[in-house]
Amino acid sequence: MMDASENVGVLPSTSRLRPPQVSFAIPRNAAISGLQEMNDLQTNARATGQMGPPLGIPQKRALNGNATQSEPKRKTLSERAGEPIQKTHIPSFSMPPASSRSTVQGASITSLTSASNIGAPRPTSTTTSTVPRSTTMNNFGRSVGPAGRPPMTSMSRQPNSINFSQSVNGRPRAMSRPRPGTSAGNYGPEIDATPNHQQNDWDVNERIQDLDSQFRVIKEAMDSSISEKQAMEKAVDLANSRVGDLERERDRLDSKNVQLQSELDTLRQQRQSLALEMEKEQLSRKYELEDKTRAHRSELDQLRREFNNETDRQQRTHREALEAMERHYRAELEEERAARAKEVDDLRSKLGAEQQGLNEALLEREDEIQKMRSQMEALKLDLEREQTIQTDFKKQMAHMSTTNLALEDRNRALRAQIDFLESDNKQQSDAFANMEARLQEALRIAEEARQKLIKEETERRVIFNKYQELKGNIRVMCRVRPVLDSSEGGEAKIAFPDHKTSTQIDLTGPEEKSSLGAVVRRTIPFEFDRVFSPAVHNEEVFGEISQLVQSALDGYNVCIFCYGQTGSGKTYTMSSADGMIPRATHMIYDTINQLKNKSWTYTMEGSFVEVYNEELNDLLTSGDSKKKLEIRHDDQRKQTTVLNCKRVELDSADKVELMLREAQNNRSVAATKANERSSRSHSVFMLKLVGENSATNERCEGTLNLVDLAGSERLKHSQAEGDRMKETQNINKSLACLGDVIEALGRGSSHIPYRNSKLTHLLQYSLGGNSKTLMFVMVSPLEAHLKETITSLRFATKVHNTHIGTAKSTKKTREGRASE
Ligand SMILES: Nc1ncnc2c1ncn2[C@@H]1O[C@H](COP(=O)(O)OP(=O)(O)OP(=O)(O)O)[C@@H](O)[C@H]1O
Repeated sequence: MMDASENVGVLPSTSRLRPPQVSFAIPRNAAISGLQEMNDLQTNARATGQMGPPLGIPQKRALNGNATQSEPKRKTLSERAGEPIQKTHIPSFSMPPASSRSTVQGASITSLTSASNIGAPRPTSTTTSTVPRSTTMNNFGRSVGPAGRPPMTSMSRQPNSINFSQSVNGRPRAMSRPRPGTSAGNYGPEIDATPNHQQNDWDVNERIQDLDSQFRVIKEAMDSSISEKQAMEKAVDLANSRVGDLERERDRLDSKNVQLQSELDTLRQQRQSLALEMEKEQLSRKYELEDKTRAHRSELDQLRREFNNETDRQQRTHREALEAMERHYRAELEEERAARAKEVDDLRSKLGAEQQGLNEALLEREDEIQKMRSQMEALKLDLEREQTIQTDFKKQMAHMSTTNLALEDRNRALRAQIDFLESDNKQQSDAFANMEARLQEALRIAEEARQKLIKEETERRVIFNKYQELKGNIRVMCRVRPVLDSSEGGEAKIAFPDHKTSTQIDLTGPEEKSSLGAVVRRTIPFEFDRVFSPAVHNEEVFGEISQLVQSALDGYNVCIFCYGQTGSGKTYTMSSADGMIPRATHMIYDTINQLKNKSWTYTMEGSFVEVYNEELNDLLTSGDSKKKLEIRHDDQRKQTTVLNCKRVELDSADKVELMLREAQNNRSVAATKANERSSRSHSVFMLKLVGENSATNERCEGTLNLVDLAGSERLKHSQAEGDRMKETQNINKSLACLGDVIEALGRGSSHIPYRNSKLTHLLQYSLGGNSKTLMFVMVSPLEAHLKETITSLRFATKVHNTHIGTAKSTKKTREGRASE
């Protein structure tokens, strides 16, 4: 099939479709023969290692060429006719096996040709149809005679392979060419020319037999060729119809192609027109944009010019105004300078005088201090002496009560004696008078002892107060809480170097860069009246403040407040179960009971308020029954009252606990509305103590204020908003005001800004003047809180350095005289 297509390739073709098996440009017969020949020729060619000739080359030459190349040259019959006959060498035709016949047809025909080609080789080929039958018959008749054998067909002549091929192929032949003599024709004279007639007859018969057999073979070959031809014709028909189909398909596709081409052209045109339109649009936009840019630029230039003009104008005006002002102020300055110079001179002279006065005052003060020191020493001695007197007195009292008992016994004995003496009147009345006198003496001594005791108590109070004053009316103590849990973070470096007096705390500050660029941590020392390390319990802390509680009982206003950042332990110190509030009240109960012996009776009232957002809230009233609280000051009594605030009479220790619990509950309710209320409000526990002495008619009124301040860190760190912002501002304000008040008190300023915040306004009579103040600065032990701790300690140091004037007791006689 490949060979066929190759052959077809040389033929003109208009279609690009896969060519059919047979080229249709070739006439049908030629195609069949072409296919047949190709098979044969190529089989031969492959056998000899050569390609077959191209289709246009005459078949004969190719076949002859093949024959001459592939087979040894044989002698023709005419050549062999001259040779002596050897029976065994008579060439015999043998049929190729049926299976190979069709494939090696060319070869068999060639061999047939060579076998039957007895006469001289004939130059041309003729078909049986072109050979006149009469000629053939004549030749045969001449050589064999009509009766010797069946009438010969044209095929009885020795056909050569070319003849056969050509007849089968149907290739154009030289039909008009004069037909040369047939081999039979040629053969006849040769037979006739043979001298040995008998032998010739035999040869002829043999040849005839040969020819017959050859004829049969050829016929068979012809038949098979014809049937093959018919099959090929059918194949050709099929191929033709397929070609028709394909051509129709091609036509359809061509027309479709044309249609698509035209559509493509249309689309191309549309695209071109669109591109043109777009270009036009772009150009118009560009022109528009350029116009606008130009307009904008000119507008901008105009504005710039106007602006420059305006700026110049303004500058001129300002310059003029400035110059005028400068002139004016210079004149004023000159005047002011002259006035000030005069003032300075005056002040200098005044200052000289004042300085002299101050120096004198300083000397006086020093003398005073010296005197006070000696007084203190004397007082200390007095106190010790008084204490020994008190002990002696107690001993005396005990002695006297035993004496009293003895006297009562004696009295009873004397009564018995009286009864006895009544019988002996004179003797008896003397003894009675004696006994009466002794009894009166004993009673007098007892009264004297009681009076002395009361006097002793009054003196103790005075001495105690003086002692407190000497210690200072504002005291600052520092307390460091322990680390609660390792999850709290790293511990700051805090040292307590002063083991004897426990008044110093050393803090290792944060990392800093020294002037040389090295990173260092400085140790910052702080000193206070007392420093409590984390190991110290509430009991020991209370030991330090119990004297102040005593002062409250003695009629002084006392204020103890806790200052420090959130979580530093303020609430723990103040209001925990064993904090300062419960301890103070318990101590007060104990003391009141003891004072009963000395004719003192006390009433104790407690109230608990909260300062939140510059508003006072009663922590002992819950829900809707709350009324607006108002602060009232009694300047005479130096006492503060909060109107509409619940006051609880604390006549038993249980009541204090109940009160604290109630306050905590009310604070928690508020905390649900805004978290951690305790950190953002100041709580003030106020305990009013009123004592009366039935023996001396003395009355004292003191207040103990225990204050838990809001977290101090809010002074700085806050990014709060809304309600929180307000809250933060108020905390900041009130803590700053507290600092201002303490500072003003320390300076001895005539105006103390108590009213600047609700907290200082409420504590007016417990800060400065008639008061004793103790500030606890609470410290967190954590490294994370180091900066805040330093800030708190610095604030506390400032307060510690403040000297507040001497406190005064509000003790008065019933008539209202102050007993200063
Ligand atoms: N000395 C201490 N010993 C043991 N635990 C303490 C001590 N001081 C404080 N704490 C604990 O530390 C925690 C924080 O203390 P506290 O609530 O008293 O701080 P605060 O400064 O009062 O806080 P707030 O800002 O809420 O007022 C609490 O759990 C408390 O029990």
